[in-house]
Amino acid sequence: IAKSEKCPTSFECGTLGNISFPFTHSKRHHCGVVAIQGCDDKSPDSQKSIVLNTTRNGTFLVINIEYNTITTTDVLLRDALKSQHCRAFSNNLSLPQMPRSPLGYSYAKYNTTLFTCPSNNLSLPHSFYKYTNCTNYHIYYDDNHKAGDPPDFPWPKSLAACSKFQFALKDETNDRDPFSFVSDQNVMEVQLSDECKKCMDHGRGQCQLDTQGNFCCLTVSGHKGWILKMGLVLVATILLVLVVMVTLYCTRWNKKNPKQTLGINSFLEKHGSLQIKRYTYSEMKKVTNSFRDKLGQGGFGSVYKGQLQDGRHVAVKILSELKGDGEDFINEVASMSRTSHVNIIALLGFCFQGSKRALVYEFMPNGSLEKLIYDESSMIGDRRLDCQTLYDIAIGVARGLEYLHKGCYIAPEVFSRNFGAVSHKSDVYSYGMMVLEMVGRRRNLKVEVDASSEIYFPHWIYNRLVSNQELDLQNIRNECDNEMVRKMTIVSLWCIQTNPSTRPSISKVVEMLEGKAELLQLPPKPFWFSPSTSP
Ligand SMILES: Nc1ncnc2c1ncn2[C@@H]1O[C@H](COP(=O)(O)OP(=O)(O)OP(=O)(O)O)[C@@H](O)[C@H]1O
Repeated sequence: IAKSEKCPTSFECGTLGNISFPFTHSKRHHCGVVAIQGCDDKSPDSQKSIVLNTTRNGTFLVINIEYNTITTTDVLLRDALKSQHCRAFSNNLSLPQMPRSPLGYSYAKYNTTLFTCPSNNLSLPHSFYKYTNCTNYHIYYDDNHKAGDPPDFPWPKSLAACSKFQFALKDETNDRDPFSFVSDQNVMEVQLSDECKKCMDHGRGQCQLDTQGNFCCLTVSGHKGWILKMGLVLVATILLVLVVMVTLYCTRWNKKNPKQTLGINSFLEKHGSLQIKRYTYSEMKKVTNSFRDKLGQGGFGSVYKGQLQDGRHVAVKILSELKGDGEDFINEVASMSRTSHVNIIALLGFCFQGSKRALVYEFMPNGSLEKLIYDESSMIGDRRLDCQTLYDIAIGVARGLEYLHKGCYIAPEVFSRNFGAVSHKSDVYSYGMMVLEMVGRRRNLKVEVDASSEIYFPHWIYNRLVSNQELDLQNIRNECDNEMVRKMTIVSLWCIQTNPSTRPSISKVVEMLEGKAELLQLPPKPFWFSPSTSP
């Protein structure tokens, strides 16, 4: 291996502080994946620019560096967006191609694809938006692709004559206006190459490039290395003994102090103080009168009716499955405690004590929607669940989901490990299936006479819609009902499309439900086959 200058493990970079691999000083390109320029400028207001090996002009100021992530702002794009100039959406200002090296590569984490097209009349799926305020071209974009597109994504053929550009995205966006959702701030994550990961993991080596630009892994060897290894073994042994002692101490301490758990406290500190109350398990027992009144059973545990000291009724969900060390649970509690939306049940408190976990929700006196839509004699008080109420519920649920997907700033992967960029479209699917069941007032899979003559409701209603037949459902009593049911049906058939990218975003669902039924396009047939019941 041809030798190159040995890399320092970290370096000072002016106002950005101490920086380490995978970032490097611009004078030592061979020491990292992304090089920072201007670190030696000592003036306090100096800003750093990353050196980009790209044809794209412009200065990229570094705003923040954290672990393997760097946030930059593109000065030229910032000016164009600020002055609302359409040049912002041109090749000159699209995201730069970042350099790759044998050490790794970096990529933009939150990006979207925009198409600028000369034609106004492209036939595109429903999820595409068109922005027509630029003089020389129209801008098209697919609302489904805000989480970043794979490079080989099969875009519709009608976009072939358009130019395609990548841009960074803002967190909160107005789908209708690219000036509001395109961001001059780009968050890039560095991915290390496999050989670099191996070098750092196993050999505890240092990745760098040799003078020919080839990968090399520097490990300490020889006499010095032997002493270092012995030292490491000694330190690891001391640490192990310490960990065992601390664990033993904590177990005893937790038994004595059931309200406190070491890990949770530091976690709560990290999230700031919660707006909700923390209960002990015996308080939960008291609130629920020793779990006397069971409201129902969910996938994660049983739900009991309870009453707080101030008289308020609550629903207490006792979680049965214990997963992980509780960090996920507290993370979700912290996120949920910050949600506030008229269509989302408020979380009032929680219990986290040893292996006991519970969630305290505001009480919904009308119970589960399920009971009201499948039960023929369903009533709220003395009022039957009519078509208007079903429609209001459908819009309300969509608004609640929209708030969770976009409105409340909680990053999806923080809100729940089960939610995530991908699962937004799974939520839309579940939402569609639920609305179809509301429309049909029956489960989507209904076995008619025997198991061989089952009717898959989405099939049935889709066929009626495309052949222009009356929907003929018991919900429909007048023209107004007809309009609402048609809207709910068409929207939910869009939501249950087999291909997630064809499903609308939940914001689009709200927009479609609030618009006129005659403006809605019929979706493609959303399923290949009906799911059959298991014998
Ligand atoms: N806040 C509440 N007020 C009144 N009843 C409730 C409340 N929360 C839950 N329930 C009752 O308890 C049942 C189970 O609720 P739970 O949320 O655990 O289940 P789920 O929504 O069916 O499934 P999952 O476990 O996937 O969340 C509901 O069907 C409902 O009858």
